[in-house]
Amino acid sequence: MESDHPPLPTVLCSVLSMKRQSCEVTLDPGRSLLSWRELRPRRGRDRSRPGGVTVPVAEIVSVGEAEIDEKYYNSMKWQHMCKPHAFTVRYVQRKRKHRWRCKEVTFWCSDEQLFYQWLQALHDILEQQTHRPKRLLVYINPYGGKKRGKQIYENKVAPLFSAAGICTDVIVTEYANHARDNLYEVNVEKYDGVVCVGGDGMFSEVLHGLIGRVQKDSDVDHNNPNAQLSRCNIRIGIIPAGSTDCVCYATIGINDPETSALHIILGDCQPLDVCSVHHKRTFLKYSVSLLGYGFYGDVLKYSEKNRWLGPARYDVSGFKTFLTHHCYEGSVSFQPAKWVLGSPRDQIICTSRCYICRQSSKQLEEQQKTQACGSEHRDQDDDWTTIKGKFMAINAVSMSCACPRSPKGLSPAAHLGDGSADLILVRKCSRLDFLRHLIRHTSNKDQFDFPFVEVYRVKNFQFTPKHFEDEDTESTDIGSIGKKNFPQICTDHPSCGCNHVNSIWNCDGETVDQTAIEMRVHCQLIKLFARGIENAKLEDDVNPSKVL
Ligand SMILES: CCCCCCCCCCCCC/C=C/[C@@H](O)[C@H](COP(=O)(O)O)NC(=O)CCCCCCCCCCCCCCC
Ligand SMILES: Nc1ncnc2c1ncn2[C@@H]1O[C@H](COP(=O)(O)OP(=O)(O)O)[C@@H](O)[C@H]1O
Ligand SMILES: [Ca+2]
Repeated sequence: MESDHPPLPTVLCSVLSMKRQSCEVTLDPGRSLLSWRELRPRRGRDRSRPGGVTVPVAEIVSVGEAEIDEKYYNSMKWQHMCKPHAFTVRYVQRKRKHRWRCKEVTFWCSDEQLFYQWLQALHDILEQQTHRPKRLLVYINPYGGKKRGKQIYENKVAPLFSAAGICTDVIVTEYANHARDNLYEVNVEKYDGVVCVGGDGMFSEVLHGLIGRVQKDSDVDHNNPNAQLSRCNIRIGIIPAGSTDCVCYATIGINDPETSALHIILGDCQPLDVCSVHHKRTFLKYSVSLLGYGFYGDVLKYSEKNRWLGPARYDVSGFKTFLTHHCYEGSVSFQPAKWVLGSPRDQIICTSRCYICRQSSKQLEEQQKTQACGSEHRDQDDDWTTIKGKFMAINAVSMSCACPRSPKGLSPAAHLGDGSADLILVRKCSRLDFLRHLIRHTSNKDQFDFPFVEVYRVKNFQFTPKHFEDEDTESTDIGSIGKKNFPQICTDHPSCGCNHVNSIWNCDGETVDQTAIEMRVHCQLIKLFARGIENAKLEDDVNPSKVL
């Protein structure tokens, strides 16, 4: 009887030499594994690595003819040979704290035929990794972070891309928004991905360029806050070279350029939620990390004046903002994200191939389908919760916002692709209490466990500062622009020091011009060259473990 399955590819197994030792090297196409072990292990070696080395094909960076350095070549006394029959395999090696390094090993073959057989077999199997990018468009911000973007790309990233056979078009930006504007003009179809070298601000530029371009091409009106945005299928890679690098850190686990380059080369794919921010019916910005009013808005405002300080500007400004201790009055309304599996304080963190993200996005899709069919009434106007008060900070985050300053982030259990954002409200509190709340971002203690902190998992929210509400009810003829910056008097306690102008919104490190805004989450609108936080113990679909 004929089998429906194609014949299993044959296993290639040869004795090759590695560092002058005989090695049994096996390529198993069925299991997609390359492995090798020394045949007569040197003393001491056999005990530490009895099983040899096994590398999944998915983690091979490149395979090529070996470049033999002259000293080694001479020492082998093989000068008479015109060409060494040796090939080099580069592969990913995992280090501590999610850091990856590119390791290489060179195998020598006894004859030319065996050499070509191995090279061909390895090339063939790598060709099957069709999700890997072949052509990338790279934008470098030469002024981000410590101004080392260009150097980082040239020294740490470009050699890896070239070894992996990736073609690149590189643009070093000449002004702010150069990358964003350029993305409206270039033929993006030509590329398998866009890479940005810089911080969250640079990523935000690329994000705006790509999302904007896709909406334009598909005739979606981005000024409509309820528009169903078209997804971007072209992936974005981030080479961290900025001040906070939170998008990179929270999606890869570390802000390390070489690690990011390797994730790009392997063709990783991580879907990511994006929030749109509107004022009435005008589009303002997209956000993927922090949309913050009050404390983080003020930190940004003061830090912009000290850009020359580099990444330290945020600490200086954070200290100053902490000392000024302002609170802002207004009203926050939101709708909960009912489809999500998790909740902000369940301590279940988002990991690679996250179960919560997959299930939640599936449930959201089903909910949207039933609503579109009209079989269920639309929940446009019900289930709104409104909270009025005085706030030290209003933060909306659609991912954890983990970064080197706060390795677990602003909302440790937020999910990258569940279609929701965590809305954190820090009400007026004493300076000491606010400090206690801030310090908890640097340890494993729960930063939400305070009577003045609330957190909700939402699908959208609106914020209206106090003066805007008054304006709406009083309906004066003073234009909103003129009124926007009027000092706001704390109504309950005239002597409490709350009499200052509004804060501003910090949207992924960029300021927003309006204070009255509405935000909505768009589930998995974009994709990154990342895989989320890897942790073997957490990758169990059935029983996602707790880590915090
Ligand atoms: C006492 C120590 C308290 C440490 C609290 C740390 C909380 C850090 C949370 C960071 C969230 C980051 C969210 C990401 C935002 C970025 O998109 C965005 C843009 O990044 P880019 O410049 O790379 O383009 N970055 C930012 O807006 C910067 C936010 C950084 C905030 C730093 C706040 C430091 C606070 C220091 C308070 C010191 C009080 C000392 C009292 C004795
Ligand atoms: N060539 C350039 N000159 C000036 N500003 C630029 C240039 N390229 C990008 N930018 C802007 O620099 C800002 C900060 O960039 P980013 O890479 O995030 O650095 P950082 O993390 O230090 O803030 C972004 O708003 C971006 O639009
Ligand atoms: Ca989310």
